[in-house]
Amino acid sequence: MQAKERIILALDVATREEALQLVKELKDHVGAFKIGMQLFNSTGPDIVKAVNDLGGRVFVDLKFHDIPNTVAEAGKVMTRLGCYMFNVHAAGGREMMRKLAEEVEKEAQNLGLIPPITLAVTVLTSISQRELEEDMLIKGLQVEEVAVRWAVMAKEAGIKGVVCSPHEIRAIREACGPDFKIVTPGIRPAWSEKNDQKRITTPKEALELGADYMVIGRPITKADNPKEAAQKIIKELEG
Ligand SMILES: O=c1ccn([C@@H]2O[C@H](COP(=O)(O)O)[C@@H](O)[C@H]2O)c(=O)[nH]1
Repeated sequence: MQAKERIILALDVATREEALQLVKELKDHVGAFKIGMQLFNSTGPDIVKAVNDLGGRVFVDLKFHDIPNTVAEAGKVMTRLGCYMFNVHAAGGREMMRKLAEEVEKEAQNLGLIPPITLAVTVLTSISQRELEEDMLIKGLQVEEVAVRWAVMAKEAGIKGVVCSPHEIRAIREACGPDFKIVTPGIRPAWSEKNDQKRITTPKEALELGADYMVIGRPITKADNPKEAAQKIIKELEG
């Protein structure tokens, strides 16, 4: 895979115009675009088609977390929308992920579509060990152990990959094997700001740890020259 194809640009902007401007500017410099809660909720689902029409693949990052039937129905909508990937929270449980995986495959088959890559979010990159234990009440387990256990559960349920911090890539790869997709946010080039991310690495480190894809937002979108920032990251990945 070419270095640029590994980059998924987070379109964390408020309007369709800003998003499509970034897509036009960066579609030859990244592999896909991530549409999260802000953009999806402010513009509506049509934004996925608009990005596809400009030649961009879309990762819909809405992190579904609900009862199995509700999440499976949302997964069928994602399949019909034509996204390349979408995600749910692994914390939603085994049955939720199993039903989702099954219904997405069925829906794609019935409609003759390519099924989207289903991903399970493990432990958010903004969560620290202290928050995991004191606020989320997951006591006596390291973040890495929780992420690995949830990744294994997701794989057993038929989910195709995970979203995890770069710090957990190696252990998840070892537990889930080479074909399980690993998508990692929490990517910060040495020259960029950390913002609210806690468990981070540089793009090169994430690649060496075994990431398939890396989600990068502000280091590119908030740069004075986003295209130059993307090119700089590609060079670092190739170097
Ligand atoms: O654990 C997670 C899951 C999702 N994200 C999302 O990735 C991007 C990261 O953007 P940056 O600007 O590069 O920090 C953002 O859209 C998050 O919602 C995450 O960061 N961590």
